[in-house]
Amino acid sequence: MATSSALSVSGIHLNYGDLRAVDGVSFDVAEGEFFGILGPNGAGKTTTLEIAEGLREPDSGTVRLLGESPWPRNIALLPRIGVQLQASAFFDRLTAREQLETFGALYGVSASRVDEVLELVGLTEKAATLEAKLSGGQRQRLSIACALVHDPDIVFLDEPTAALDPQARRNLWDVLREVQARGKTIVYTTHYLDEAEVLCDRVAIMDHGRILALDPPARLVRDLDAATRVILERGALPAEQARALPGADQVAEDDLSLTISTRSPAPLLSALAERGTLDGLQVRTATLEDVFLELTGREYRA
Ligand SMILES: Nc1ncnc2c1ncn2[C@@H]1O[C@H](COP(=O)(O)OP(=O)(O)OP(=O)(O)O)[C@@H](O)[C@H]1O
Repeated sequence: MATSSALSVSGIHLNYGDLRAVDGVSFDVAEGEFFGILGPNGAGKTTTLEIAEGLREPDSGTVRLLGESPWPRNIALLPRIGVQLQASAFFDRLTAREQLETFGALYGVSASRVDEVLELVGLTEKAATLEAKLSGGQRQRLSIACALVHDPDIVFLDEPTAALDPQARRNLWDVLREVQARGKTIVYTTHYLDEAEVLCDRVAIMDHGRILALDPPARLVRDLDAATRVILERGALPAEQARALPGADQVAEDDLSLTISTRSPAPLLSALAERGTLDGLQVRTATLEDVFLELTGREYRA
């Protein structure tokens, strides 16, 4: 990853009346980085993104986007940035290819570039299909294609995977990874913790207008220093024997399973292996959900 900064956001605030939608947010995004802003509904993700893109003026704070100020509207930046808003707007009664050609014409994009972008987002087969007849996932891919058609250096995507079924979400992950592989910087918002964990180089966890933590997902989880949970089918082992195992810190039982929390999984797992109780065993390590719980004291509800 290159080290120069594609985006630098410093101390931004924005109030809607009495509501502090963005309350002192700062972060830098490196060139080529996949940067995620993660948080529940109303956390301030969209407002932060809109300020970074230059669509909204902050009450205070500064933004440098590709070395320039995006506000007041900076025409020189437009060919270098791609923006996908939460609600996509398309032209009426055009096919997928025609939508892209129309957006591309604003930037003098060639027909071969339109084909290339259709291919990149996996819509070559649907090029002649009316936008209104695309599935939800295909429409999302088309709106990402519109943000990419002029080959920008940095692309902003606001919840591109919201409201998609699991398969369509995963297909879109592949598209986003491919966009990054082509050297683009991606700044995107999501309320899916699992997704941020697999896609992002770094994530900023936002809540109530503030960034509570910012790091690579794996580091956020590791710094939590949370227990690993080893889950057995109920009846595989009596609870009192489980408590006596090496490394077993806590043991809990419900109707279906027996859960052993441990900070030293290796001796615990070998003791279980010696007893022949590995059938159906599951091991769960901490996730970003646990990080959110630790940071906010409440369960994550997207
Ligand atoms: N134009 C507006 N006028 C007044 N309040 C607003 C406006 N836009 C957003 N808000 C409020 O500001 C807060 C932050 O909103 P924002 O859309 O930035 O959050 P978000 O994290 O993107 O949420 P979501 O995941 O639902 O899109 C919310 O409480 C929202 O209700």
